Amino acid sequence: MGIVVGSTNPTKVHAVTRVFAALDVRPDGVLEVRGVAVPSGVPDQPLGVGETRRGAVTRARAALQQPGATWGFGLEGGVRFDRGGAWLFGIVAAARPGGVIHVTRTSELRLPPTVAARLRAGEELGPVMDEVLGTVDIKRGVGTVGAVTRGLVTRSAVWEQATALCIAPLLTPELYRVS
Ligand SMILES: O=P(O)(O)OP(=O)(O)OP(=O)(O)OC[C@H]1O[C@@H](n2cnc3c(O)ncnc32)[C@H](O)[C@@H]1O
Repeated sequence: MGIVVGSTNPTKVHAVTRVFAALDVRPDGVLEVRGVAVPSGVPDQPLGVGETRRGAVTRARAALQQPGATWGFGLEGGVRFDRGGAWLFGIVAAARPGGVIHVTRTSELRLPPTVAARLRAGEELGPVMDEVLGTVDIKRGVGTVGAVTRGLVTRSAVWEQATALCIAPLLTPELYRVS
């Protein structure tokens, strides 16, 4: 089974690895999850659900094109503006041979107002958070969610839950089959 994640971000590769390890869906006994940098086709800071979803699906399809891939995953972080604030969320897409694709949205986090204002002005969340927190590449570590929840919820944990939800129809196809 070749599981390819369309990213080298450890929070994403780790999340997909943990889901497959926990589910133990390894008919051949081998679990290999590879992270490969692929284009998302959307701006570095996707805005809104539609743009973020497109990025996730593009990454998933590109991941499935990699040699030996039987699952392609695209995980894309996005920000949306609503109710006067900015909300951080992600989309997980899983692509399988034959064109089947499943998509799930993560839970979301309200960003601090000063950060929201900078995003509205066109800045990208990662560098803004690193500047505010004095961190380096927090998006590849605990993430913004980890920083503001004192580590209770990490970025990888959020990806992990959404990845498990995303592939549920593929794990129990008998329950999802349309008769
Ligand atoms: O290497 P890739 O897969 O591109 O991972 P990424 O974290 O750079 O890219 P995403 O598409 O997941 O997220 C889009 C942008 O949103 C920002 N971002 C998303 N989640 C974040 C987090 O938890 N902390 C800081 N920045 C985050 C960051 O600036 C990203 O460039």
